[in-house]
Amino acid sequence: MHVGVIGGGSIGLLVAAQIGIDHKVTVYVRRQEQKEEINREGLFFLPAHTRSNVSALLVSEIKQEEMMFVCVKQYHLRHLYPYLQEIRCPIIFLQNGMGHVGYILRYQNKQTILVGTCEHGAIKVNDRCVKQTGEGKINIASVTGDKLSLTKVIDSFHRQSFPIVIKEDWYKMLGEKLIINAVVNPLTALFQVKNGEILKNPYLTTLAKALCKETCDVLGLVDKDQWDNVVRVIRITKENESSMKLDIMNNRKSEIEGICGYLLTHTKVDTPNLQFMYEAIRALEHSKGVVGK
Ligand SMILES: NC(=O)C1=CN([C@@H]2O[C@H](COP(=O)(O)OP(=O)(O)OC[C@H]3O[C@@H](n4cnc5c(N)ncnc54)[C@H](OP(=O)(O)O)[C@@H]3O)[C@@H](O)[C@H]2O)C=CC1
Ligand SMILES: CC(C)(CO)C(=O)C(=O)O
Repeated sequence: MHVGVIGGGSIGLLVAAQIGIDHKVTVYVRRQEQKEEINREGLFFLPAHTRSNVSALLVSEIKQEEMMFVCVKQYHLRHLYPYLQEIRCPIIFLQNGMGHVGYILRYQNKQTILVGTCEHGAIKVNDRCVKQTGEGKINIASVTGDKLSLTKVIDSFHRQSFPIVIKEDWYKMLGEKLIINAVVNPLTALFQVKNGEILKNPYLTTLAKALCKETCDVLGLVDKDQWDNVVRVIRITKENESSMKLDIMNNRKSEIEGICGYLLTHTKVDTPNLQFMYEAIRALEHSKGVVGK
């Protein structure tokens, strides 16, 4: 199958390397030098030390594919809408957060849209090399359009070493991941600790429980079930540096807007801990010269 992957960052390169084993993959990037490097050297995948023959094009050169993965951060998406509207194949959006779904439906109302959550950990080593840091799975659910695309995704891409799981309810699927990100990401970024520290330090555990409860209240999900899920994920990823911690550490814009920002604009109940975390991360970004929402 001809598969496109938009975004040559950690997750985009991971997906391209994995799917490139069996399919003809084109990675769509925004920098000429990344395009040239991938086309010249191929894509390296660690820790397996394998090389895939994926090709690269600029996103402005987008062509018709049979399936398109979108692996940019949520705040990158608005720059892509003009290109995405030209795409006729099913599009799979792999972003943390939830705010993007409203925008996608507004702009992509004629296409088959799937959304996914990624439980793998990955770090881009350089423009043509990615390291998988955690093995998980990708969950996918249908938002609009042809539901048969879900079966096509499983039949074409699911492998034991790269599992893909279909979920019935996209809102619940994204909501459950949003709770994990609203609890783990700001706390680890603010206190600059690994994920596991949240369960080791009783004061951080208290804050995490409060954030989990407030997020569940906003999303209408059951706090007890979701806290158990947060604890499960923290245990699995205890050695991880969360993506928000890394963003703050490396003076990059974080996804706080799409995580806590989204929750704060979708609530009528009091959420003082979420509000505090939102302001605290924005303050860190501000002090590092990161501007804009
Ligand atoms: N990394 C991880 O382990 C995990 C990530 N996620 C989620 O996956 C999503 C992607 O994250 P991640 O891969 O880590 O992010 P990265 O920052 O590593 O990658 C984003 C990529 O998007 C590219 N990009 C931005 N704008 C455009 C554009 N207009 N056209 C083409 N490419 C563009 C960037 O290009 P450039 O290099 O030129 O800036 C960059 O390579 C996020 O929502 C994240 O939360 C979820 C679970 C785990
Ligand atoms: C699950 C978690 C918290 C793993 O670190 C993550 O999604 C992230 O870091 O963004």
